[in-house]
Amino acid sequence: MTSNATDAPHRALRLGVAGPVGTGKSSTIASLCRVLAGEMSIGVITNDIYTDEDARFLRSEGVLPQERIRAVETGACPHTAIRDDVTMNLLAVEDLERDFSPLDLVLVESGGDNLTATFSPALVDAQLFVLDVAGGGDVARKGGPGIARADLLVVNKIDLGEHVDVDVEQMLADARAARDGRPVLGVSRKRPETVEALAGWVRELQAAFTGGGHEPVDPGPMAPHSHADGTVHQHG
Ligand SMILES: Nc1nc2c(ncn2[C@@H]2O[C@H](COP(=O)(O)OP(=O)(O)OP(=O)(O)O)[C@@H](O)[C@H]2O)c(=O)[nH]1
Repeated sequence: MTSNATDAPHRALRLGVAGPVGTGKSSTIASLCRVLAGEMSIGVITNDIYTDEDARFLRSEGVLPQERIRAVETGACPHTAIRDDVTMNLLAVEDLERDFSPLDLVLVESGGDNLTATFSPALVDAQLFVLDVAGGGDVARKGGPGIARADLLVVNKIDLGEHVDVDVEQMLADARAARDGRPVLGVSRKRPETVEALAGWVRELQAAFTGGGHEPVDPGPMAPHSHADGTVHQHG
């Protein structure tokens, strides 16, 4: 990459992808890689609690050279590694950036298990939060920091609306109402125009970041929550 005299950052845009289990975080990352890998240099970090399952899924999709997809195994609470102590993830991102320099975009997938996950701005420059239609039409109204204040809210699997009795337009309207004007996109990997709209949002964000015109915003801390052992805890 050529150097210049501006204040623009010289590293990749780091974009977090959070959301409850099964809403389509990995699929969203796969779709973005399919559309954008021909025009920008991309790396991916996945977070799973006990396995590298999401990284293996993405490698099997063949959307990027395998070595550009790396897994972080977070142990007990998947949120700690993206919010409180981001060291494991930062090291993984920096390794990727060093090994494939210059990267334009690093996608970081959170381990998902509830509605409250948010990334620390110390780890990512921007974040998108993924809900899905199959989780119920009222989920967007339930709020939380990711739904309300992530840089982008994706309402995924809109192709399933009629099969699960969800009015997709109403769900999108509820999502917009919960976000005070922040962007919302209805997406289905079966509808290429929606995937293109999502990729367009990332393209614009990456251009703004590279030009020094993007300000990271913290959606706020996670709400107290419990895990399988039943203990309730909270993140700073
Ligand atoms: N119909 C439909 N199914 C989808 C879509 N996107 C993802 N899926 C399916 O939803 C399921 C979960 O998708 P994943 O991408 O694994 O979701 P995830 O959020 O990464 O899941 P975890 O990592 O387990 O939290 C898979 O069976 C996908 O094939 C979509 O747009 N439409």
